[in-house]
Amino acid sequence: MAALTRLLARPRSFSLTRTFSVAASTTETDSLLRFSPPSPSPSPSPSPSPSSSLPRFARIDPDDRNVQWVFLGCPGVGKGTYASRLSNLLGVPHIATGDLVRDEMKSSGPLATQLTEIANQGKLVSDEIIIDLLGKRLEAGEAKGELGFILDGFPRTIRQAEILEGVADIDLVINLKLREDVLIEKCLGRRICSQCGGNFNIANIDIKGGNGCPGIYMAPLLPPPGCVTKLITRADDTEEVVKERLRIYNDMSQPVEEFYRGRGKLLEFDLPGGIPESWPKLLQVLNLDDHDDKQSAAA
Ligand SMILES: Nc1ncnc2c1ncn2[C@@H]1O[C@H](COP(=O)(O)OP(=O)(O)O)[C@@H](O)[C@H]1O
Repeated sequence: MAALTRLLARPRSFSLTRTFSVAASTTETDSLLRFSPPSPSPSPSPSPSPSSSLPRFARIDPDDRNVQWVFLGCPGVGKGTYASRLSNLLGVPHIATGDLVRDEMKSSGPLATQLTEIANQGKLVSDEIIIDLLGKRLEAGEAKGELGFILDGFPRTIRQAEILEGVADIDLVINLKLREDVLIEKCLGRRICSQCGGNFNIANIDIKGGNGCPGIYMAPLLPPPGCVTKLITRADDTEEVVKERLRIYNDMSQPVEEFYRGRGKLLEFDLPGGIPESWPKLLQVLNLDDHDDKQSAAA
């Protein structure tokens, strides 16, 4: 477990100050980004003592490392899309606990049936199981020399957040936001290519503004011809299950936003539209540059 420990315990080498000072001086992005200053008296909870089934984490002396970021946001908001783009840009792994759960569901392991039942109802897997899956993934990564991470879908409960806080210096928590009707449409439009694993979305969202509310346009992300006949829908992307996932998010995961807000780590980002509108704005508020993206746009 020392390997996991070392990965989790490295210092905050990424310049959080720079990020936020840029965001604060960028008027154009003010409406998109709301950096939540720490509450006047953050009340750090005592670290919970994880049950014996949880990996034993401990802090060790800091060392150089890459970013340790977390993506929060409701189902369908696009955590996977933006976490994956940032992971390519920053050279750190994108670790989505939903993917870890789905991998386990596909395996013939002892948890497969139980996890399938839980996830297909839109419920959360127990903290013990998810931390065990994440611990194994981080250990495997560290053995390969990974030096940071972008977590997507973790933490989702206060207990998970407290356990993570007890073992890692999370630099930044990006909270992606979208209105609920759009979230539901986006979840229902999600498709995956059963052959290449590519993620697509057939929803064409075009909501006109009015009554003081801005409109929003999100073009569909259509698959290439080779994937069209191989598209599948996630079993938990039905309207009933999506609504249950949103309800659970509001109950269990929204308090996690408050947890990080109180620690001054939360960066609120209201998505202004689809990827072409949102990605450059996100880079701007993070003070990052995507040369490849610029080159392909100019081509
Ligand atoms: N941190 C977590 N804690 C508990 N359950 C999780 C966690 N991450 C993923 N899961 C399980 O995996 C399912 C799929 O996760 P994910 O792909 O992140 O879904 P979503 O699209 O709702 O964000 C969840 O509904 C839940 O059952």
